[in-house]
Amino acid sequence: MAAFKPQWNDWCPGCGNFGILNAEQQAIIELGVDTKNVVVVSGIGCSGKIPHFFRTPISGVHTLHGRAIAFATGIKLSNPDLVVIVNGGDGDLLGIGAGHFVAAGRRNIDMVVILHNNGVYGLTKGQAAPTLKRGEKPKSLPRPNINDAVNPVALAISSGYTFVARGYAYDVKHLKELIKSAIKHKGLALIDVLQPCPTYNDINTKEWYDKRIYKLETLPDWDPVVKKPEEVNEKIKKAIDKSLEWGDRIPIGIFYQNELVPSYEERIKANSPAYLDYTPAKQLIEKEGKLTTIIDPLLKEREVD
Ligand SMILES: Cc1ncc(C[n+]2csc(CCOP(=O)(O)OP(=O)(O)O)c2C)c(N)n1
Ligand code: SF4
Ligand SMILES: [Mg+2]
Repeated sequence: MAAFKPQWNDWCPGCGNFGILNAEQQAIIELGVDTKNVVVVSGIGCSGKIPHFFRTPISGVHTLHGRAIAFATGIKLSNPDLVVIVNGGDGDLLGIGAGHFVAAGRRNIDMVVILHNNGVYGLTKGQAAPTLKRGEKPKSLPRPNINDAVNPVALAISSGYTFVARGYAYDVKHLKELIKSAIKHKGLALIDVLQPCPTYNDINTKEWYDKRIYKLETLPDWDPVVKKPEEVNEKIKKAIDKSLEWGDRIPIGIFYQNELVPSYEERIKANSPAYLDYTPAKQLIEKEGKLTTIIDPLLKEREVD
């Protein structure tokens, strides 16, 4: 089992990011995944600092604002054996990185995206993020927000994500189970995590969420898993309909899961069978000063008559 070690951290006291970090670490340890095969990729933001704060010895890549999914895609395709987890803020993934967020869904790459949804740009002092509702005025804004909000769950489902869930940063046990399910899922997973930012967002606070949140799995007839192709449309409609519920009651849990869709790795294998044997990370680059990269089988396969 991987050891925990003390770790420096500069998030504000009470920040929801602590719960996300703890849930992620516990999920990795409980799944028994070899930590040297785990790569946590982040963008820029308070959320983006997460790879530095892990106390388990994972590999971390702190990338550019909005580009974590693009880096993660390259990492996963270079070495499909890795467990790749993207962490990004709502500004990072749904503002500047929205194009990558949508494109990743169309590919269904086998990785996990964890959205730190705090309604604000925490690192840059609380400007309105794409998840902040129109008309809302957290203490960091001089006037109410005039833009409409993006619905991350609905956007992910309509982009092609095949595991879509919502968690709550202060329910670490529940979030940990969602992360474990997302890692085990074949295909691209989104977990939209409601993450209070006590420093800038005085609307969506812990007290506010605690009164409203309920778990989808407590509904007697809730079954988000697609078991046969004919069920896809019905399950998508139900999941999107549920994602619109916001106000007195806010659902968390799994909204949609469909493992019948081929992952990007499976699509590549079907299209270029040699690729997975010669992925970039598995190639020797040089031996005794001589280039040893073997791409001939790949080139042969890509030849057009
Ligand atoms: C290309 C680029 N544009 C703008 C910035 C400035 N910037 C840094 S973090 C950030 C927003 C952070 O908000 P969010 O993604 O929601 O993360 P949080 O801090 O809330 O976790 C911005 C605009 C940047 N670093 N790079
Ligand atoms: S500004 Fe908000 S999101 Fe950033 S560390 Fe502080 S509480 Fe957390
Ligand atoms: Mg944010």
